[in-house]
Amino acid sequence: MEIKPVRLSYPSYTSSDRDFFDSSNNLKMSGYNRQGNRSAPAKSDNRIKHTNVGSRSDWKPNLAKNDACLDGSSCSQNNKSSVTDAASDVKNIKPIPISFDDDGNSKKVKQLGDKSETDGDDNGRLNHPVFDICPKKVSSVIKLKAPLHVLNKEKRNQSKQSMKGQNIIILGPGMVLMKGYISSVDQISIVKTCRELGISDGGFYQPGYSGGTKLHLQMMCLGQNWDPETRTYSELREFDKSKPPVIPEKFHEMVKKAIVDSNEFIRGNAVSSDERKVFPSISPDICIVNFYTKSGRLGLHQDKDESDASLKKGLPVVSFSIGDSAEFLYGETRSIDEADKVTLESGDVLIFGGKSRLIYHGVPSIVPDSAPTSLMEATDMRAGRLNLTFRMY
Ligand SMILES: O=C(O)CCC(=O)C(=O)O
Ligand SMILES: [Fe+2]
Repeated sequence: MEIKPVRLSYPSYTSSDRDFFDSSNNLKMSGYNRQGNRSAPAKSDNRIKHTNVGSRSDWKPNLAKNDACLDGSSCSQNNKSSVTDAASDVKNIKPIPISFDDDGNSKKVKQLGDKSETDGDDNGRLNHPVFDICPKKVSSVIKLKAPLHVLNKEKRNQSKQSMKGQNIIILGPGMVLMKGYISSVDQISIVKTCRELGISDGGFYQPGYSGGTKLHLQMMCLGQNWDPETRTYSELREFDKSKPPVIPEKFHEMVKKAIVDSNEFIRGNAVSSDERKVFPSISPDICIVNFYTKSGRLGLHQDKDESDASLKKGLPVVSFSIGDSAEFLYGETRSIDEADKVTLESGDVLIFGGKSRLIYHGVPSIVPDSAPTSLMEATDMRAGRLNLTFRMY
């Protein structure tokens, strides 16, 4: 049997990342330090590779003149040539296959020649470690169901919350939060659908940058692929040439209905003329599905890679939260200190468009074990949070 060499899109280092940093945590190669070492490339030059070797565990980005980085670290546009150098340095580092531990982090190191889930298939397509959001629990311990009164209380709370117009909050002009909007039945169905899509072609993977830094989440795109490194959309996913699954019809219906219901609320409740502007309807052609484990997070950023026309019209981004709650920051600047905070719970729908279309937002932390017990029992979802953001290019 022919064994193909393992190729990976994002190199992992063969030895501990520590080797590449000196005692002050500066990168040894190419003279980079932990600041200003990566940039989101300008739209006109997607070939520029940027790398991010520093700040991997830091949440707080360097706010001065930097662009937003999704891993929560700093980016700078100032270092184009250095950035390219770093990318070619990285090419010389032998890539190794990766796998995931129960927390969603890459862990397993396999040697070249091991036939593994990361090998290419016979058509030259590249595989990647499968990330199953609902792994079957292999346990000899019999799992006890949550007590009935706990499940009943959750049910009562959810039906209270999902009563039409009950729990909708206008966070600002063009920003509406619908608490507990998605019914528990629909939450379960979304988890099951995302699980199936997530373990199939084009499913979940842990995105990263050519420098080796990875985002602290698992991601899958529906409709079109979005590449966090080049910040561009495409038909196929570059690293394994997979085609993103289509957005299920049921998701389209839910997005449409959420916009209609939020507009009805806005019409009846907005106080200022700015707030009174309703959302245009969208037929989303992109959905980014993120799965955060309890250590997951996402740096402050803007969703601004859609077409100029879409951004100009302020076509809304519609975001579904399922599972564990998330602390969600949002604000007009990239300053964490100035950002407002809201907790997004299971079943919440957040819509931001119009004046808030380019709002900075991010997820600094996940609230562990805060998901509804009934959801976890019905789906066997691993601990964490599922988030779907729908956009129209
Ligand atoms: O997880 C969230 O609530 C936000 C996700 C997000 O901002 C994104 O995918 O662009
Ligand atoms: Fe976003």
